[in-house]
Formats: sequence, structure tokens, C-alpha cells
Amino acid sequence: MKKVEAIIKPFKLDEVKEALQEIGIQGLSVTEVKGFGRQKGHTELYRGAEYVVDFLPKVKIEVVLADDMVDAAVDAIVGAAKTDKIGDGKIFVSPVEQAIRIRTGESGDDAI
Ligand SMILES: Nc1ncnc2c1ncn2[C@@H]1O[C@H](COP(=O)(O)OP(=O)(O)OP(=O)(O)O)[C@@H](O)[C@H]1O
Ligand SMILES: [Mg+2]
Repeated sequence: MKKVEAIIKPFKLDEVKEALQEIGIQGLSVTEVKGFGRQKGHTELYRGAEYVVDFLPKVKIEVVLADDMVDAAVDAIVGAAKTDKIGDGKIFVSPVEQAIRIRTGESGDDAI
């Protein structure tokens, strides 16, 4: 199993969620985060306003999935989140050792 973490522009959340559902993702988590990329200290457009702040509001999506779903998930996220402007975000992929569905006790691929 892998965890795909995507930090995206907040207004892209619905589109990304739908794109992930279309490829069969069953669950995900969303967190409001703040951060910066390589334009640190430079302006970035957010909802029509120019920000000159250190930390910009972003949304982090976390989805744990089977190894063979990673490429499709990354493609779905990129396709839905891309605006071709700075600050479109990043995707990180990392290994996950175990997953357990609390209600049933199922584990591994059966639990995600
Ligand atoms: N190396 C990193 N580690 C953790 N979070 C990061 C990292 N890089 C970017 N982020 C998060 O992703 C958000 C969006 O990053 P951003 O898209 O601006 O990256 P970038 O490298 O500056 O690319 P671009 O030139 O397209 O803007 C940041 O606000 C931050 O929350
Ligand atoms: Mg940037």
C-alpha cells in the first residue's frame, strides 16, 4: 500500500475528489493547510487577490491505496488540479505498512 498526499489549491478540491472517485478510490481525508513553495516571499494569486504572505492556504488530500492504483491516482490529481499557474501544488507518495478497518477488523488491501 501507498499513501498519496496531494497539496492543492483549495478551489480545486471538488474536482480532484471527483477525479479520484472516478478511478475507484473509496475513501480519503482532507485537511486545510498552509505552506509555501519555491516562490517564497513572492506574490501568488489566490481567489483573485494577490498574496504577499509567507504561508498560503492550501488543501491537503491524503489517500491510502493499493500499489497498482498509484499511477492512476497521480494522473487523476494532476489532471484535475492543474491550472498551469504557480502554486498548483505537489504530490508526495510514501509507503504504508498496514491499514485496518476498525468495524470489521479487515486489514491490508481489504481495509482500504
Ligand atoms: N517540499 C515540500 N514539502 C512539503 N510541502 C511542500 C513542499 N513544496 C511545496 N509544498 C506545499 O505545496 C504548496 C504548493 O507548492 P507550490 O505548488 O507553490 O510548489 P513550487 O515548487 O513553488 O511550484 P510552482 O513553481 O509551480 O509554484 C505549498 O504552499 C506547500 O504547502
Ligand atoms: Mg510555488
